[in-house]
Amino acid sequence: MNHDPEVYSDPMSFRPERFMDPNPEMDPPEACFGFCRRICPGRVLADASVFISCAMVLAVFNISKDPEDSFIVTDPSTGIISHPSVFKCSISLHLDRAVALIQADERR
Ligand code: HEM
Repeated sequence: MNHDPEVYSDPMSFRPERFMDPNPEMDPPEACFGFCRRICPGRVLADASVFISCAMVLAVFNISKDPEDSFIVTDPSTGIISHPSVFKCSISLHLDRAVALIQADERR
C-alpha cells in the first residue's frame, strides 16, 4: 500500500517533503501497522524504538554524502523490507561532547 500509485504520487521516489505539504499525502503509519481488530499491538513500541534509535545516531554523528562518491539511490529493493542499494557515505562525529556521550553509553 505504501507503494501504491493510487495512494502516493511517484511512490518509489524518496520525497519526504510530500508529508510536509499543506495537503500532505497519507502518513505511512496509518497503513503499515494494519487496521481495525488486527492492528499491530506493538506499533507504539516500534514507532518509539525507531525514533529513539534515529535520534541517538543523529545526536552524535554527522552523516553526509561521501565526498568522492555520489549519493544516488537508483535501485531500491522491494519486498517485505525495502532498502536502498549499497552506497558510500561519510560518517563523522559532529559535536565535541559526542565522544563523551558515546563512551558514557558504552560504560552502561
Ligand atoms: C516497524 C515495526 C512493525 C511493523 C511494521 C508491524 C506491522 C504489523 C502489521 C501490518 C500487523 C497486522 C497483520 C495482519 O493484519 O494480520 C501486525 C500485527 C502484529 N504485530 Fe506488529 N509490526 C511491527 C512491530 C511489532 C512489535 C514491536 C510487536 C511486539 C512487541 C508487534 C506485535 C504484533 C502482534 C502480536 C500482531 C498480531 C495482532 C493480531 O493479529 O491480533 N509488532 N504488525
